[in-house]
Amino acid sequence: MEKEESSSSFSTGKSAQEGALPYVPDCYVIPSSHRPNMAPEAAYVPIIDFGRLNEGREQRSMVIKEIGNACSRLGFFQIVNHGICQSILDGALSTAFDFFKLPSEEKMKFMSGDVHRPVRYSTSLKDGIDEIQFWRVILKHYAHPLDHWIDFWPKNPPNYRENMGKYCTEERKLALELMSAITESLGLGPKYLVNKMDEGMQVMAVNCYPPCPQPDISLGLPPHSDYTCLTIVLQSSPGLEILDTEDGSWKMVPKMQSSLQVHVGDHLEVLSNGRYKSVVHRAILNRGSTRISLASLHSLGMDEKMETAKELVDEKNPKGYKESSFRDFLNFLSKNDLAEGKSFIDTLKIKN
Ligand SMILES: O=C(O)CCC(=O)C(=O)O
Ligand SMILES: [Fe+2]
Repeated sequence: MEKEESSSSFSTGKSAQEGALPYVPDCYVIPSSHRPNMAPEAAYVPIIDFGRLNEGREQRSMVIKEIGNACSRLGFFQIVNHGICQSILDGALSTAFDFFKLPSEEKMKFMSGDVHRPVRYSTSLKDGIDEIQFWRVILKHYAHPLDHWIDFWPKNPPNYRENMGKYCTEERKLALELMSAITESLGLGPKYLVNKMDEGMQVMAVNCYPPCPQPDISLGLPPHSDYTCLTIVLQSSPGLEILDTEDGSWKMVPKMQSSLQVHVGDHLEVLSNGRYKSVVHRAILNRGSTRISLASLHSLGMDEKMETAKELVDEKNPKGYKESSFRDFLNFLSKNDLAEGKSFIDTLKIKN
């Protein structure tokens, strides 16, 4: 991508407010101890063949075990044979690229600093009021129930609603199947959360990281865990890093054709009473090309409290977490800056 195109395509709120020439956000310069390694080690990522879930009881129980191991040891894994066809994955990524290439005025229609808005475009985690600008632009929108939200989504590019709608629908089906497998892996049975997940929220975070002139001193997205039950990530190119809790180093998540990355979120940590830990991750940048990631965030309904499963509480494992809802997270986000290391899950932990 040429420089001029990238800067005009990724103009932020500031440029419009100030009437300035095309503007690229300031780098978020991070302390040297947290700067990215430009040649990171690859993370070990378990690959789970999802198709085997429906290939009889024996195969299913093996896959459930693999999922349980990945969740308890690492908090993430990748799935292949997930049933979403390549044209739907490609269609979602390409319409996302096209959205960010639109003229600023078109994107600014969705600009908002209010984290409670169901559709919003922003240039940092809390937007607008932040002093720190991240090297990221984002379009976030609710996606379930689709017919309720789709009319609020961008009309441009013209195929946005169709392509992203198809992708969100498929993602959600997958997320529900995954949650069933996960509750089964916890010994709670496949139906444990089905009704609540049916009524649940799906938020699509469409992240765009333009080429960055100084990727060695910047970050696209600071370290955080997702508030969700689970998150499914599709990336156009590598850039997602996972914190290795064993040695404290950052490891790069490899991008495999057609596979989807699954993250344990904070609410799953709560449900499992800490057996599964939400995974801390971040996004790094590169000089050469724009990177897009689609993070599909799945949780219970807006005001439905996620509680620790009582089946997983006993004398040896006392209840370790307070209950909370998606709205509680949004209220936390509106008052706290994740970039300063504030973490939602820390506010839920009960000191036993
Ligand atoms: O860009 C990525 O790969 C990660 C995105 C992410 O973590 C998020 O949107 O929560
Ligand atoms: Fe995330």
